[in-house]
Amino acid sequence: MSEDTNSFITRADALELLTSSWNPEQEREWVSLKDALGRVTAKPLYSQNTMPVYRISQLDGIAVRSSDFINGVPDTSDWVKGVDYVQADTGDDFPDEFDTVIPVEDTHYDSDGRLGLAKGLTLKAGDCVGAAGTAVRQGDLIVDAQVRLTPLHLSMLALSGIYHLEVLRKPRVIYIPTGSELITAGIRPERGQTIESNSLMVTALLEQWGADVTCYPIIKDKPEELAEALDKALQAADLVLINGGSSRGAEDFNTALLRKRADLFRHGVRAIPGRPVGMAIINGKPVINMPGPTFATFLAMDWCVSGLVHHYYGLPAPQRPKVKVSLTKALEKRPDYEFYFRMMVTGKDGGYEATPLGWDRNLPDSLLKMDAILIVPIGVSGYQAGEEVEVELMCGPENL
Ligand SMILES: Nc1nc2c(c(=O)[nH]1)N[C@H]1C(S)=C(S)[C@@H](COP(=O)(O)OP(=O)(O)OC[C@H]3O[C@@H](n4cnc5c(N)ncnc54)[C@H](O)[C@@H]3O)O[C@H]1N2
Ligand code: MOO
Repeated sequence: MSEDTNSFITRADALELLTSSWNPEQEREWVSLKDALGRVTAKPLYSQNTMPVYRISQLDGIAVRSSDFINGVPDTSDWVKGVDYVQADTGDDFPDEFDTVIPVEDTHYDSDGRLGLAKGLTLKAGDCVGAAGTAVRQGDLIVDAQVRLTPLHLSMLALSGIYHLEVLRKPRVIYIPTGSELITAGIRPERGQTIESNSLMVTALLEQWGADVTCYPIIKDKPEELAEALDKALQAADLVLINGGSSRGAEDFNTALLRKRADLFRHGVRAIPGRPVGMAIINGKPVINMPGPTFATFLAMDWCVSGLVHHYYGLPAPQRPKVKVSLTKALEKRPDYEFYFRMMVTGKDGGYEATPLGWDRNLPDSLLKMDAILIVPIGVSGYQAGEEVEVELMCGPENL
C-alpha cells in the first residue's frame, strides 16, 4: 500500500492536471428558445424589444385625466365610461387623452352604476402608469456569454424578442462499460453475471450537466476489443469514459491500455472509495477509467467528470450545499487518504446530527439512505463522537 500512497495524487491535483492539459474547442450551434433550457450561451444577448412598447397601467383600475383633479377630487356622478375615464387593468395600454390610473380599491359604483371616488384621494399625473421601456429596453444586456440558461432566462429572452440563439455545442461524451461479467439491464442475471447498471446513473448525471451522451454496448475484458472501442470512441467524442477494469484483477486491462496509448497518464487518487481511477490524455482528449463499483463510479463522476464537463463550458462545477452536523459515532480512517463517508442526517435541537452508514449495508440501503457525504481530508485519522463536522448534502434540507 505504501507504493500506492507515494504514486497516487490528490483529487485536486488530478483535476488540475487534466483541465490544464485539455483545451477543448468551443463550437457553437443555434437552438430555438424552447430547446434552450440548460444550454450555455455562446455570446451576450441583448434585447430586441422595448417593453412596454408605449405604456401600461400598473394596477387594476381606471385611467383618468390628471387635469380633472387640479382642484381636488371632482364630482364623478355624471362621468361617462369611455369619455371621462376608461377601464385600465394591470398591463393594459389606454387612450392617449388619459394619463393617470386610479386603483380599483379607490373607486366605487352606486346602484345606478355611477362612479364615485375615495374621499381624500390625491393623485398626480402618471401615477400607477408604467412608462415605455420600464420592463426592458432595446439594447439592454439580457444574458452574458457562458451562462447556463434557467427557466427565468427563457421568459426574459422571450420578452426581449430573442427566439433563436447561439449556444455552445454540448460536449460529446462516450461511455464504455467494460466487463465480461456484465449483462444489459432487463435480463435476469445468472451465476457469475452482474447487471450493467452504472450507465443509467452516468447518463443521467451527464445530461444534467449538459453533455451529449452515447453509451457503447458492454465490451468484454479482451484487450483487443477494449482497444478497438477506445479508438472508435476517440474519433467521435470530446471526452471518453471507460468503466471498470481499473484495478489489479487478472482481467483489468484498461490501465495497461491507457498507459500505452496516453500522452499523459496517471493511475490512482488518494481518495477512498474510488482510488484506482485512471486518468489519461490521448490525442488531446481526456479518457477517464472510472472504477466499476457503483459508489466509486459515482464519485469519479462527481469530482472528475463533472469538473471536466464544466471546464469544457468554462463554468465552475456545481457544489452541494454544506451543513454542520454533530457526529453520533466516532469515525476512524487511515490518514494518508481522503475518505468519503455516507451519512444519514437528522434534525436535532435546531441543528443536525449525522450517523455514518456502515459498510455492511447492502447497496441500495447505503446509497439511497445517504443524506450527505462527509469528506474527511488527508492528514486526519478520524473524529470523536459528538464532534462537529461539515457534510455535503445530497438532498434538500426539507428532506432531513
Ligand atoms: N487486489 C486488489 N483488488 C482490488 C483493489 C486493489 O487495490 N487490489 N482495488 C479495489 C478497489 S478500491 C476498487 S474501486 C475496485 C475497482 O474495480 P475495477 O474498476 O477494476 O472494476 P471491475 O473489477 O471491472 O468491477 C468491479 C465491480 O464493479 C462492477 N461493475 C463494473 N462495471 C459496472 C457497470 N457498468 N455497472 C454495474 N456494475 C459494474 C463489477 O461487476 C464488479 O462487481 O477494485 C478493487 N479490487
Ligand atoms: O475505491 Mo474502491 O472500492 O475503495 O471503491
